[in-house]
Amino acid sequence: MEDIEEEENGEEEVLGSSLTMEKVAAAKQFIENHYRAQMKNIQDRKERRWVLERKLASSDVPKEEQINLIKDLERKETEFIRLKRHKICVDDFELLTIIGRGAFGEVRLCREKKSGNIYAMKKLKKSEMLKRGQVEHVRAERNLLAEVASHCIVKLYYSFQDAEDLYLIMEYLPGGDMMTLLMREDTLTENVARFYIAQSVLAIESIHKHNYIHRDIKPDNLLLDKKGHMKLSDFGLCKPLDCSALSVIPENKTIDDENMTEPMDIDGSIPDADNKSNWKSPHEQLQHWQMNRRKLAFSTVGTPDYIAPEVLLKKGYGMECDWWSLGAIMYEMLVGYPPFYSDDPITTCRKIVHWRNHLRFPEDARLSPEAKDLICRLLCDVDHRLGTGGAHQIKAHPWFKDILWDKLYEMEAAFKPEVNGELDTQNFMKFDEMDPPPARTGSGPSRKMLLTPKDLSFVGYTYKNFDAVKGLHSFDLKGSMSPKRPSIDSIFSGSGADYPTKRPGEETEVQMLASSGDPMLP
Ligand SMILES: Nc1ncnc2c1ncn2[C@@H]1O[C@H](COP(=O)(O)OP(=O)(O)OP(=O)(O)O)[C@@H](O)[C@H]1O
Repeated sequence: MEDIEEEENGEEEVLGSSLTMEKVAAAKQFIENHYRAQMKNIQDRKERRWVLERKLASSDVPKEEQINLIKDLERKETEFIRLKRHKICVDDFELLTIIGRGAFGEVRLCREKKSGNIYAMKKLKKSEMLKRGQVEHVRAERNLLAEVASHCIVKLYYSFQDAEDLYLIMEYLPGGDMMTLLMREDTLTENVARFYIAQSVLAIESIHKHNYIHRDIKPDNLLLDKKGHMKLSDFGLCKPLDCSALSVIPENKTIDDENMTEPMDIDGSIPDADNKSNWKSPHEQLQHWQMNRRKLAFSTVGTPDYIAPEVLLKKGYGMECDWWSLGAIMYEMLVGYPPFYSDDPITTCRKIVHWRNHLRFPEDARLSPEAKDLICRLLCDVDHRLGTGGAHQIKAHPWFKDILWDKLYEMEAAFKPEVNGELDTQNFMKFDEMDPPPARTGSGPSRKMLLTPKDLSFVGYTYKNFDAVKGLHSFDLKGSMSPKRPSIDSIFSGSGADYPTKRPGEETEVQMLASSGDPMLP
């Protein structure tokens, strides 16, 4: 009896000490994050001042106006410090229509109560993240969005958490996603496809430049703004299927060697995995794909259709895997369904792994030879894949002959979505309110609730973007100035330049700090 008690006490001690260790580690991270964040704030502030002074120096703004603009910036900085001190929580937003649902949570339109600004709020269940080992992925998403300021990437304004959920407050892109557009249009013309594939090239290039790999690029993650320009979203929450077992099947064997079906016929008809004697025509394939598409998008495993073979095989992979995904999306845009589509995800994985036996173009798809060539040069092994040596290889492909890469985000988009007002959600599917709206708990989570081992996993999630102060206190520069005078906002967001700008040769601390962020502990 005594022995059992002693043993139990021992176990409790071990549990207690591991919890203490966890708390010590979290406290250490908190302190480190705090000081790094302080340093970063000072650096960023200096940088903003430097950018403004540089831009003013090369402009014809009169001296007096220049002084006023610098004062405006300082006032905005003060506002930003105030914003940073404010503990932001879900109660700061009015929750509106649900516009998306994923494996880990939902995305909805929301209005910031103080500023009236409209945003998209992505809410992710912490318990689901922990259960599925997605903590690192969610951190990667938050870090990438906070770090990569580019017009090709959906913009993050805030991130925060409460006891149950993580929140990302992003710009709202009302044009809908590429999946919805493709379902509506069946196929795109080569011109429209070229425009969006070219914008995707720029988006992928911009994340690669920051050493991130997306791994899960698919039409659901390509969002359109109100003008029809495309931005990449959903970073890090990839849901790879474990297909490592498929690697034991030799490459030269076809799916039928595996008692599956015959490989695709040259006319493009495709074997049906469920009914092995049935062959689907490209038209049937398209209908089938469209019927299943949404189901796949909302399922917990997601669709593997765009994932590169090396990712599925867990062989070790690099940035090239994102160019494969682009090839699969381009195929879908021009053919109507993705190249390795099958009724069940495992068969799709098999087809991807054995892509040589399954990549075919239906005759009636009528792609230009250049388009076919580009697809084949993206859907191939890593050593031969275009983009492996850098995005410039893809940009130089003849299919992009007439593309003006530097002007892509300034020119009129190839497709203009219908958007009536900032609250318009017509380009999104309708979702039911399944869960009741989150309980209103006053000014946010309590200290006790946050100090659970669960929450220690998410230390450092909070983020506030300097641009978020734009809407606060409606800092109206334009009204009070001569029409020629530029506003601070226009100076910073001018001609698509990434912000904050790095001084040549100067390594900003952003990369180093990306994994820390602002501390979020009580
Ligand atoms: N900033 C945004 N503006 C408009 N719509 C958005 C935005 N972010 C996401 N959505 C919509 O919500 C959908 C789901 O978003 P997202 O893919 O980021 O969520 P997720 O939970 O990570 O999904 P997944 O299961 O694909 O990982 C998108 O396909 C898109 O339709």
